[in-house]
Amino acid sequence: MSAEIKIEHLNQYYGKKQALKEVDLTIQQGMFGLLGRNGAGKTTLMKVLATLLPKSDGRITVCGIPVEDSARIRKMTGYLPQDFSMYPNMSVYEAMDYLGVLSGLSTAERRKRIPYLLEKVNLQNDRKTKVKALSGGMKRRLGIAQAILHNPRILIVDEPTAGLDPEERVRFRNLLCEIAEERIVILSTHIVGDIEATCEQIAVLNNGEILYQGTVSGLIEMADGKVYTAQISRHELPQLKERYIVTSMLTLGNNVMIRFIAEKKPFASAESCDAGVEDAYMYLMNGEGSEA
Ligand SMILES: Nc1ncnc2c1ncn2[C@@H]1O[C@H](COP(=O)(O)OP(=O)(O)OP(=O)(O)O)[C@@H](O)[C@H]1O
Repeated sequence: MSAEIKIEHLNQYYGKKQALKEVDLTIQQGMFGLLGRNGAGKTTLMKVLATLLPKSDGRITVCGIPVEDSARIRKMTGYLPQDFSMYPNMSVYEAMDYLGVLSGLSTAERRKRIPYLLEKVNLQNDRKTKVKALSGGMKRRLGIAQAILHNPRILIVDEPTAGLDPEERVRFRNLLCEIAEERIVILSTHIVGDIEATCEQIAVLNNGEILYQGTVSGLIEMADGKVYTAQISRHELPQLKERYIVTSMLTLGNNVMIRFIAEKKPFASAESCDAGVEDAYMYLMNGEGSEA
């Protein structure tokens, strides 16, 4: 049976604060991107799925198992939190071995699985390096190795690319894609580019509510025919920014080349262009008529 997570009418509270509102989501095998601003509710949703937060209200099943059965859910779930850190004074191998013991893996299983995983995350030459001496990207890769140590069917990673340099970011995304070939990988991010490059299915969260669920191309379609470019003079820019959502701008001497969103062609010199994920995301986040 292929893996599936089903979330129905999930409401989540911190005291009186409602962090998730009537969330309905179905997540299937492969990479699933959860996109939203800071504070949208991404971490809360991930913690509930990883059974680190008891759900307040609603229904969640993971491969048919209710999320309340935390022992079984944890056996099939790996989690890499946003602020991951572990045993700084141990070597990479020692840290993995120790976690393997805690996960109940036998000596023989650890001897086989740890070198395999270190190779997978490209840390095979750093097995003796102290965890505290690893770069940010290497630490994240070690984080992935520890999260899949017990070979879970589901991997949940919370904002894993924040602070990584572009090369490491690409390497990390590729690693997640590889892992997702045989698992569900849920990736949360506020970086639109991370989603565009890796995820077929996505959900956009805003203020605890799902604004969009579907494919990346479906999201782009929403902004089709609503994206324009124009060259304007610098002094016109403040006025335009007040009226439209400007998604990028490039200064050219006294002029500015802008890319913006408008429901209809706004003025004669504006040229229509193909929408990208970032345009579509801005369009979605700023409501129907995205004229500011
Ligand atoms: N322990 C808590 N107690 C009270 N409110 C909380 C708690 N944790 C989160 N919140 C609130 O719940 C909402 C959702 O937070 P959450 O951390 O899930 O968002 P997020 O999308 O993961 O944001 P970020 O990208 O900044 O981590 C926010 O308004 C946040 O302030």
